[in-house]
Amino acid sequence: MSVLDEIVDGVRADLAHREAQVPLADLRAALADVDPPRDPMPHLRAPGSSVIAEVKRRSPSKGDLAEIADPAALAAEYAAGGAAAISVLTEERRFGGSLADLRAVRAAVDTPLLRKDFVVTEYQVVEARAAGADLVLLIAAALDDDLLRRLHDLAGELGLTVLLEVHDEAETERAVALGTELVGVNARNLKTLAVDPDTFGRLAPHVPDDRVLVAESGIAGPVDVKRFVAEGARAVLVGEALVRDGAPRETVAAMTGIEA
Ligand SMILES: O=C(O)c1ccccc1NCC(=O)[C@H](O)[C@H](O)COP(=O)(O)O
Repeated sequence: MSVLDEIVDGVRADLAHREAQVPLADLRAALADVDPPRDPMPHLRAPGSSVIAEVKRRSPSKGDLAEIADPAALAAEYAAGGAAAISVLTEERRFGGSLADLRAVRAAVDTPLLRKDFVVTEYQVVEARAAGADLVLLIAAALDDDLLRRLHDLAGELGLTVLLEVHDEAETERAVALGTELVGVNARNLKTLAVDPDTFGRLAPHVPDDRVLVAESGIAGPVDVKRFVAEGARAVLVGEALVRDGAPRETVAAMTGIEA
């Protein structure tokens, strides 16, 4: 079984508990009390690089990364550094995140928030919106065409922006065919967990210019950002380098506004 399959199995088990506690109809009803979603696209389309800064405690590839006792405080640093969006990992078993983290960050910053998880059901999309997310990650490798379209459409109905993540040519073609505006190229191979920095440059030419490309994983600093901007990225998604960094605000600022 692949790492992705193992993660998704755990996600489904945890989800079953939450669905038993709060049925989908109740979750949908709760959306009436949630502020309208923020649109991240104007910031992501602005000239120069944008940063999607991630709240990430641990990962299958690296183990423990940072304690992050106060995710809201870290998010406030990211926002002060000029992050275009903040990614909050909500997967619990392998990444140490939670929906409580997402809610805490929502209460602390006005920056658009990405629910970063392994979303495989409509319930999780509604849950993202109910917890205050403005964007939701969909991973092409985890979804067949039919489910991907259904989740993509539901996100659109709820006003959520989709970040559709791809890893290879076939997934990129699916993302382009779906018409997704925001496409993330993840350099991390989900089978081996190895990061290949050449992945972005290989896949970017397959994506039309009207889409916004995000380079994801293994980005250590402004030199990497400049490389990906030169290859067509408008934004970078950065986790490890920021949570291990002693100065996340300054590092986000240093990665922002870089031109090709
Ligand atoms: O980070 C992992 O080890 C990982 C393993 C399996 C599936 C997904 C994984 N990471 C999710 C991400 O996409 C990253 O958190 C994100 O791109 C930031 O990466 P990094 O800057 O390298 O922390």
